[in-house]
Amino acid sequence: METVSENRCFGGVQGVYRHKSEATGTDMTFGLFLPEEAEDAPVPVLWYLSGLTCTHENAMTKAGAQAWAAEAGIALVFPDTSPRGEDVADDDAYDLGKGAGFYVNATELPWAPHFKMWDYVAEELPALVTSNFAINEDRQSITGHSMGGHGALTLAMSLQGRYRSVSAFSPICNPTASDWGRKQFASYLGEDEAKWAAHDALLLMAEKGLDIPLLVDTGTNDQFGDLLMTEKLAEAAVKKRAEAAIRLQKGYDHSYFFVSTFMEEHVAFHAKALWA
Ligand SMILES: N[C@@H](CCC(=O)N[C@@H](CSC=O)C(=O)NCC(=O)O)C(=O)O
Repeated sequence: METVSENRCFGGVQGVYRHKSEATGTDMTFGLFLPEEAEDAPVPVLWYLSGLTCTHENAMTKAGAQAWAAEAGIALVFPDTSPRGEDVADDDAYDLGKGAGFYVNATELPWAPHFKMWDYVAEELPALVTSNFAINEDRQSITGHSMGGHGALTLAMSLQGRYRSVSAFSPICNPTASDWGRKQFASYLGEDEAKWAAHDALLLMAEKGLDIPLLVDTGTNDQFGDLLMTEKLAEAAVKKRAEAAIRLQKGYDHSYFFVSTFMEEHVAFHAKALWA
């Protein structure tokens, strides 16, 4: 693993690291914020999965999470959203290919050789960060934005027991019924829609429910609101008696101005579960 950069940040260190990924068969870059407390002992960790068009850098520089994570004494991991490189397949559209891995393992060509983002964020990167940094693997929580909110929700519902809490900013809640989902799942997973269900938060909630606290915020002026289907997730969560706060925030859109506004509350929500 190579250190790309390390900067002092709110008393801790904001690092960027690059490593060879077995999952994707490419070099992968991620951001990791370690609070000051990590100098003495392993600290809890909050995963942040980013949305379409993002690299590891967008949330790291725009979400304003480090100040709150430093206050709470927790680490933050910012993975990339797809494999990168000249030999990695891509598409002209911003919502397929590079920057749009959707946190699934592609089975279809031309995507299958490198687009293994589920394995990367669920297995490979957690193993890498917990073995190389002062991170307590028994205290993990997860959040994300939009496509990354979809990833956070599906990881939390599929890997029950891994995370202590889950939250999302404007998540894609029902991708099998959305233009942010159907095209991508058909491309990455094939036309058999039965194989898509494992990556749909609404369907997972209806089937399995959720045994950890959930917080979702979505803006009422979200320009992509029709693609997100927040209300359907709320209905399913109520039916399953999930411990969920699913909130519509008046006047906010889909941008990082919205994410950064509510970041303090999300970090505090996770810190409560991570330190319990
Ligand atoms: N380029 C597209 C919209 C892209 C966009 O809004 N991306 C969001 C995530 S959307 C869902 O996953 C984002 O986080 N962008 C990066 C940022 O720094 O804001 C278009 O123009 O329609």
